[in-house]
Order: sequence, then C-alpha cells, then structure tokens
Amino acid sequence: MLNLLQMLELRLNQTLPIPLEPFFFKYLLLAAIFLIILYKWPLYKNSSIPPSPRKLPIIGNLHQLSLLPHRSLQTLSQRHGPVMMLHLGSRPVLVISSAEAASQIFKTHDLIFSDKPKLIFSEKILYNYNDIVSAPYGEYWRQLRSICVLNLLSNTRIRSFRAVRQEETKLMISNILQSSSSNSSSSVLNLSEMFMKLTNDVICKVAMGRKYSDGREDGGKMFTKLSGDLTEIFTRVNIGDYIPWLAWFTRISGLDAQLDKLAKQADEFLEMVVQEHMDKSKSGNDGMNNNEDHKDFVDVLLAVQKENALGFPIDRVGIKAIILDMFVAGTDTTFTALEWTMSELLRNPRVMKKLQNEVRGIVGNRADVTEDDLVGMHYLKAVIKETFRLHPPLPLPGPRMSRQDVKINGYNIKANTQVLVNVWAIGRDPKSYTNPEVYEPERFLNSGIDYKGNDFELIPFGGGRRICPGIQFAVAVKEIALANIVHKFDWALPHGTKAEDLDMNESAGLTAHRKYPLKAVATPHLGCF
Ligand code: HEM
Repeated sequence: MLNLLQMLELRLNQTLPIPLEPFFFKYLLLAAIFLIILYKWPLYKNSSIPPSPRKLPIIGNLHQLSLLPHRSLQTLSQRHGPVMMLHLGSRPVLVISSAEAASQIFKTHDLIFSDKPKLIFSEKILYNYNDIVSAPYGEYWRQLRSICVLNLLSNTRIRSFRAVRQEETKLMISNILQSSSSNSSSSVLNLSEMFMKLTNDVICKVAMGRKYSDGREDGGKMFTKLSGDLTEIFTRVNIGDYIPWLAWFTRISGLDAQLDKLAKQADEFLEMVVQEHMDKSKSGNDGMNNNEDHKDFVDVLLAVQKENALGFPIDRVGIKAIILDMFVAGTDTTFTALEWTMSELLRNPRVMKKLQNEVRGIVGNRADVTEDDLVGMHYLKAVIKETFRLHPPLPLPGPRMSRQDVKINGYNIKANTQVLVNVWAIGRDPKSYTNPEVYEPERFLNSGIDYKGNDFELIPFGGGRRICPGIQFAVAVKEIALANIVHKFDWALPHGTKAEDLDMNESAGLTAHRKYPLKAVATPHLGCF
C-alpha cells in the first residue's frame, strides 16, 4: 500500500507543473479514498436504518424497479435483506420480504401500520378516501369496515348467496359444454374471459341485484366500459405520487383528466344503481327483497342507512364507495386467482389428474358439484393454497403507512414511511418452503398453514386489522367453479402445446394477471352430463 502511494505521488509530481508537498498529497489521497468508501459503502452500515440499495438524485431507486416490481424487489432484497429501505423519488418506502418481518408489520405493530398513504387514484376514484380500501385508519374506516364485515361479507351473508354462485357456475359450465361440442376453432376456450365474466356476474348480482355483463342499454354498456377502464388504470403508475414536485406531470400526461372522467362515469353508474333500488323500495316493488336471504348489498346498505342500525349514519357517498370497493377489490383479484389455478393445473397434468380423482371420487356421476361436497375436498384446498403461494393476485398490495416512529428488526422507521409487503417474494422464500419454485400442493396437505392472516409465510389477503374482508367470498366462488370445471371436463392446451411450454408471464399492474389469456380445450367427461 505504501509503495503504491509513493508510486502515485511520483506519477502525479511528474505530471503536474508544480510538485505536490508529500504531506498535502497524502491528505488528498486519503480524502479521495474516504469519498469512494462513502459512495460505495451501503447506507446500512449505519445500523439504525434499514439497508438500502444506492439511490440516484431525484428518482431515488425508481430506476431499479421493472414493470413487475415484485420481481425487482425480490432481487434487491436478496442482496440487502428482508427489511430494506428504498426511496421512490423522494419518498422513503420500507420493503418487507420475509414472513418474520411481515409478522412485525401485521401483528406486533399492526396498529402502527394500519394507515394508508394518499394516492391520486384513491382521491379521484374512491370518493376522496371515503371508501374502506383507502380510508385513513380511524373512526370512519372502522364504521365502514364493520358494515362490510357484519352486514355484507359475514358467514351468513356469504352462505345466503350460495344459489348465485351455483347458478353462475352452471351457466359457465353450459357455455364450456357448448363450445367443446363444436368442431370449429371456437372449441378453443378463452378461460381468462370466462373466469372474468363469472366473477363479474357473481359480484354484480350479489352487490347490485343483477348482472351488467350483457351490455344492455340499461347500465350494461356503462358497466362493461367502466370495468375495462378501471382494470386499465391499475396498470398506470403516477409519478407524482412519488416525486411530489413532478405532480404537474400527472396533468400533462393526461392521467389527471382520465381519472376525473372515470370517476364521473363510476359515480353516474353507481348513482343510477342506488336510485333504482330506492325507487323500487318506495314503490314496494322490491319483490323478494324483504327476505333477508335475497337482499343484495345495496338493499342492505340502504336498510342500514334508514334504520341507523349500527348507531352511526352512513351517507350516499359511503354507500356508493362501498359498492365500488367490492368491484375494485373483489373482481379482478378473484378472477386472477382462478386464472392462475387453471394455468398451473394445465402445466402440471399430475396435479390435474389427482384433483380430478378427488372431485370425481366424491361427486361421482352426479350432475352438479355442490358446496356441501367441497368440505371433503382436501386436495382442492391444497391446490388453492399452492396457487395463492406462487401467484398471489396482488403480489405487492397497496402500501401501508406508519403512524408513528417504530423499530422493525432493530431498525428505526420514521412515522409516515410507506410500507410495501412483497407477498410474492414471501411465498417463494426458501427459508419458508423447500423447492419454493416448484408447484406442489402436497406441501399443504399435512400442514396447518392457511391464508387467513395468521401464517405470515402465506398472506395473499394481507394481514392485521386491514386484512381483506372478502376472503370467504373469493374462496367460495373459486372452490365451486374449480371443482365443477375439473369434474365435468378433461382439459388440454390448444394446438398440441406441451404443458411445459405454457406461457406463465404476468402482466404489469397492481393485479398480476396472466400476460396472455389462458386458452384451453375441454372434452366432456363421460357420465357427468
Ligand atoms: C382472491 C381474491 C382476493 C384477494 C387475493 C384479495 C387481496 C386483498 C389484499 C391483499 C388486501 C389488502 C390487505 C392489507 O392491506 O393487508 C385486500 C383488501 C381488501 N379487500 Fe380483498 N382480495 C380478494 C377478494 C376480495 C373480495 C371478493 C372482496 C369483496 C367482495 C374484497 C374486498 C376487500 C376490501 C374492502 C379491502 C380493504 C380492507 C381494508 O382496508 O380494511 N377482496 N384484499
């Protein structure tokens, strides 16, 4: 080292017009080394703040995120650890990538992390944070959530919609049967489209009393356009949410105007739905809706409003915001879950066969699988868990926010820090699962691990007090659809595509759909029709 310094000193003295004092030279060199170390040295050498990849001025770490941020974040966390601090623009964002660290967010410090940050999407579309998904933690959120949990998504209410699930599944099965018996190219089914229609129809019927997917004049067209636009807008990142002084970009990029237009369309549609329900109720023309079992969500919410049943008022905006939440949070996620499950089954014929054996063993040649049959289908439940593990529909759920300073893994986290829990990376963590990249439902057969928020290695629905209230709703739709599909048909990929060649890429956006729709060919199973 000393020799190297002396050589450098000699070299510089030969190059520069004035000779350097040896004393000055050494200090110059030491300063340079110090600066290099400071630049190279990761921030986490300061043990009180979480490790952090090197950031650039202004954009912070934004350049390190790809269109599939859960994958880029997994790679970064493999270098920097399961508790890592990024800067998205000027915004510090804590990224959590292990079950242990997630338990600190969702359990140990759940109350501190129960807030949501302000994002332009929520402001414009979700009634200025007046819905459940984006409301700040506090009394208003608690009230809406309790309406949702007690009145809309309770076990009793979910059970009461059993007939809707069965009926819509039956319709899907008859559409599959129709296509499969034609010998034309239409016998290749677009399963993604079918699953989307199924979940949309179930949620429309349950929430608003009827389907809107038929494209009819009275709301159908409006709804179809609205749900397409909502899905599209989820793929857009608003740079102004991360670099506040670039908020003007939201305006010139057209996003601002697009959000305003979408918000107006959504409100017009919901206003029409609520008004229709009120008119029916006034005219006494709401048919069976006096029967608690046949009430849709709008009926229930109007009754809660009228009777002040929960001891606090709920206004019209609150009602519309809750109904909108059911779509925004419920349709895309549930359909995506079905899409990935069927993709994995087509890619893993061994698992498909084993599942078919279980379902056919229980149901036999009866025409329909009923919800009572599902109780004994343990392999089906393992298949669903394994798919949630590898393909959580929300790989990186919307951020939470810390409400006060707190310590995570010994690191100081300041109040108002956004937190992203990388659910996708947690499901593939080799510390929690052996051969994590392999699709193997058997791993859940003799395991108590569930997705209801207590086992942090499997958290597709999040955790803590803001855990998804729609778990049962989503799983009920998924189980009955899946069991019927594998019971009644044998499945193959189109045009002789080999199972291992099925494209499994994800699309960009908050919900990770398949990048390309899932297409397959169905052959009716003898004796099931
Ligand atoms: C497979 C389907 C679904 C998945 C994977 C899913 C996942 C999630 C996740 C990850 C969260 C955020 C939780 C957190 O921050 O910890 C959430 C919140 C929420 N979900 Fe779901 N969800 C699904 C279906 C549904 C359905 C069917 C509904 C309603 C009908 C629903 C309604 C909600 C609501 C209202 C919230 C906000 C809860 C709050 O902030 O208090 N979800 N969901």
